[in-house]
Amino acid sequence: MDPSMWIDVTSERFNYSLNHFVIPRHYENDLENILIPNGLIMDRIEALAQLIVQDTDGPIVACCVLKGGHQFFADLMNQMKKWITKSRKHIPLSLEFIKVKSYVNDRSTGDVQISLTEDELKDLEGKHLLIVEDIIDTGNTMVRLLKHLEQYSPASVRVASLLLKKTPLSCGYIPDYVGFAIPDAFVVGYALDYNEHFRDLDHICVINETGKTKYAIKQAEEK
Ligand SMILES: O=P(O)(O)OC[C@H]1O[C@H](OP(=O)(O)OP(=O)(O)O)[C@H](O)[C@@H]1O
Ligand code: HPA
Repeated sequence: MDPSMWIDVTSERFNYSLNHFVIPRHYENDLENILIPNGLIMDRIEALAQLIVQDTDGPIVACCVLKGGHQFFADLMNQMKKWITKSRKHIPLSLEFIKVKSYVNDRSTGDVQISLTEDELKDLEGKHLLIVEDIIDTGNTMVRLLKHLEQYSPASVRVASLLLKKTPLSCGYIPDYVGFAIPDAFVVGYALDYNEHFRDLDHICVINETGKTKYAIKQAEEK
């Protein structure tokens, strides 16, 4: 996707005060600011769904990348169903779920664990895949996942990611569809987590140092 097509929230003005929106009490002290309020996420997903449907002419297997991608996947599928019906195109959607894990605290361990059975992977042969992911940060997870899926000869693969982080650690991978370009900060909410916390927060927020410390996992070399 061309950068002119996504919303860039890297500038200072995308920094909503926590007082201006509703935040669960249990996270009040753990967040720096709100980067993308839930309403804006939902409006952007509607536009992405319309674009994806415009670019599609037949059946798709939509693959949700768990866990972080589940909320975006659910909301994107709802919007895509709406736009498929409106467009009167023949686009049957089937759903697949892939679990991928590499982060501990705010860092990738570099060890990308992909959980898909051999039978599930064989089923992807000849299909048009839409991979749905919450965030491309370094890009390593997506590059690894795409390489893994390629071996099973899908007819085509497109990737939709809600967020694309602008970070010097990026491997340069750019997905086909992007919701927002975000600054180089660790974000949580809308199913994105920090050690499994904050998935139950509706807005996408920047975690603060208190939050990072409170929910940190001690790693082997730090013990
Ligand atoms: O571009 P990268 O630097 O590789 O990071 C992006 C990946 O990291 C997160 O997954 P995580 O390992 O935290 O698992 P989760 O989805 O279960 O939270 C996120 O959901 C992406 O899959
Ligand atoms: O900024 C992030 N937040 C949550 N999960 C992530 N996985 C990679 N980057 C991030």
